[in-house]
Amino acid sequence: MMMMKGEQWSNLGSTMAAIMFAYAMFRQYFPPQLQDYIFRYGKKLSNFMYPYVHVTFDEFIGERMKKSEAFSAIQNYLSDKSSSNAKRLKADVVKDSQSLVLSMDYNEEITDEFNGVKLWWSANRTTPKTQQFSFYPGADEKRFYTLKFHKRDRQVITGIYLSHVLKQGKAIAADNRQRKLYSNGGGQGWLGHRSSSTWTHVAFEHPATFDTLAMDEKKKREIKKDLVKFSNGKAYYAKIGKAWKRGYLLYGPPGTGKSTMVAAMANFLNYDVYDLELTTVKNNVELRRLLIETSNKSIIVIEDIDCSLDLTGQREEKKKKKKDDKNEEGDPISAMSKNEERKESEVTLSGLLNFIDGIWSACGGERIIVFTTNHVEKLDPALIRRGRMDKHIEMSYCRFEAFKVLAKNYLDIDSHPLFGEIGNLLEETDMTPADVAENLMLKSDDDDDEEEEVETCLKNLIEALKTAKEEASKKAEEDARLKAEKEQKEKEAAEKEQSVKEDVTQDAVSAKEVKDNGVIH
Ligand SMILES: Nc1ncnc2c1ncn2[C@@H]1O[C@H](COP(=O)(O)OP(=O)(O)OP(=O)(O)O)[C@@H](O)[C@H]1O
Ligand SMILES: [Mg+2]
Repeated sequence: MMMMKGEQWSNLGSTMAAIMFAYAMFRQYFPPQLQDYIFRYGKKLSNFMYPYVHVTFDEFIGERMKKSEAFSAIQNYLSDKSSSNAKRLKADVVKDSQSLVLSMDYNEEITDEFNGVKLWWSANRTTPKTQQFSFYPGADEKRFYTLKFHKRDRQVITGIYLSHVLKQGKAIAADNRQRKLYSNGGGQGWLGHRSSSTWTHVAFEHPATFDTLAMDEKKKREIKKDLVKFSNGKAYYAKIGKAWKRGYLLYGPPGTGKSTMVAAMANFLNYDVYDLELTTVKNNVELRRLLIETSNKSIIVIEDIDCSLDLTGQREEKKKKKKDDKNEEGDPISAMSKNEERKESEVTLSGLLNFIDGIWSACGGERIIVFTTNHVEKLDPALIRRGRMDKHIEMSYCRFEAFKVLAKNYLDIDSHPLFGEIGNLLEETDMTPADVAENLMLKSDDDDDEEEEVETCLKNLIEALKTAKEEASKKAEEDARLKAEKEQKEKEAAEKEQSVKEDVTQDAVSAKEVKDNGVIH
């Protein structure tokens, strides 16, 4: 910095004194009206000379002091910029007290650029001059952001920049938000009663992703593509006049990764998960209420749908009931008791179908419905027809391709001399990814003998596969033997029946001859 000499100091002092003297004269000799007039025009003149526009965004708006969405969006947008731009930052805790977010400190200014236009943001706060007692620290403090830009850029800023900030801010909020896992079984109602008709939630922290999911790569890519298309499909669904939702049916034996797939889907799309326990839902009305309460961007999952409801034989049962009712038309008491029984019957297939494609199911939007089952063949075809369950995904036994994903996840290896043998065995043996994964868990944390441990794991897996193969072939032999035995028994029974029939016919012929001729041969 340049140093001022003694002479310069004395010049500055006399200039200041002259200004102060002129101001005092102005206040003393000019009438107040004239002073006002001069001030007003002075301000206008300075506004004319000052080329910047300032826009303020308050934290709370309206008479009811509602938190401004724009303020929150700007806060998120700037927190991203300020952690790399601003010199003074303040740290806030977000995400359920788990991580820190840095944002610019008060009176700090950061510069942003958009389409070649430069602009400045600052965070500000004002505290009222009169100190009032408040239970909440900072409750009467007013926080706001100020945006400054050149007046020639007004069009760009108000036209596209601000909506860009809001959009970005909301997207950052969605990324930062702690996702939730909701469940309806045995929660607490708001009066403290146990209730299954309300959702309770915990933080959703399942670590599964599509990268850790062991399944055919091609199938995985196809599912991811389908999910992306769905989540970007708002306009498309509106155009074709369909509610913005999609049904997935995941089927396969236990331990093939159906539940893991749901978690991977939720993590991939950044959606909440609603785990709907149908057996605790009293009736269709309650089911409808629960579903209306679900939020957008969510996956509603009903696990083991075949066990949740008697959906399978229901249609036949209904038909049978109708028949019974017809037979009982003349018996009103019996018909009434049948009706009562039906009322008690919990959620029905038609209730569930309404949930999937009833008019009200379109409230909101952007929802994925997932059913999982071990027995797809048991489900009523109406429940899983395309259009309701749009995509049927078979989760199958672990083959080599899926094994490679597990080996990478569990043992951190891409290849190994034992892979060839494992590959062959996996093609011949049905083992679930859950069982394969169990064999790939390292038993110790010791880094020194990790290589040895990896080999032990793989060898154990080979042993397990061989045992499974032997057991499967033994079972197949046993099944074949039982089948042959059954067939033999059936054949013998049929032969016996035939010979009895022949005997009876022969006896009848003989009796007729005796009757006709009175002769005994
Ligand atoms: N495809 C897979 N990829 C990665 N891990 C898997 C896979 N399948 C199963 N696992 C592992 O096995 C465990 C059980 O899997 P999961 O619960 O997803 O099976 P499921 O198909 O839902 O079984 P169930 O029919 O019994 O509900 C998971 O914790 C996971 O670690
Ligand atoms: Mg499961």
